[in-house]
Amino acid sequence: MMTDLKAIIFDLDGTLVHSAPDLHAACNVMLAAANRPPITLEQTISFIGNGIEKLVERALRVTGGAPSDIGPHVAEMHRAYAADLTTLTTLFPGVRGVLDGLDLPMAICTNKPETPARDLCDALDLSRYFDVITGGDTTQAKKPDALPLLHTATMLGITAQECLYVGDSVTDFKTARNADVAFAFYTGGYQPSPVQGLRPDETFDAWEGLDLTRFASSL
Ligand SMILES: O=C(O)COP(=O)(O)O
Ligand SMILES: [Mg+2]
Repeated sequence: MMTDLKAIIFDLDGTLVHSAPDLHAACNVMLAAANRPPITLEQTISFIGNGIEKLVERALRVTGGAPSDIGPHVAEMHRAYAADLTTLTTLFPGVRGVLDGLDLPMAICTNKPETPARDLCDALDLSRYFDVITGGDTTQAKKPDALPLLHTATMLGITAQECLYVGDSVTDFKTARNADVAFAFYTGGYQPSPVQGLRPDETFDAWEGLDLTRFASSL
């Protein structure tokens, strides 16, 4: 059965914004405070997508091991990231043109905590496009659980079958599948190489001139 596209929900990091350079800088402030060596931008990119706690845990693991209580390191990461949230962060080329051209309700569903997600969107003049912004701490679960995406759809007043989720990672793909939401895969983000068995409904590698509403046939 074909349903009408009523809204588009986007992932944030690696999909709309190239936020890894600021996450990388904050991560290295956190590591320095823990007397650990810095990690590279590429390592940071490979650690993004499952929330800030996972990023901290993975960074600690590769620099000497993650202690059982990473709470203080997560707190340091939050502090360092909040201090420089958008200094090095940019929109992927063409994103603003696509958002400007869409005449549909839009939302963000990210694993970044809600406060930095909102602050980042404010700082980059993105908030005005989105009716709903949910983060990794908005519901009881993080992506790839279906809950955050379904919650986002509910906040928009639509069903899972009426929206398209746009993301850059396997986590986003699994989230969409778990929530029974059509998925458009942006391959210019943080997923380093094609993943075997990943069959998104739609795939695109550049934002310029993209008409996401043509993906409505996947619904
Ligand atoms: O891992 C994070 O903190 C955020 O990543 P996401 O915006 O791609 O969900
Ligand atoms: Mg992402």
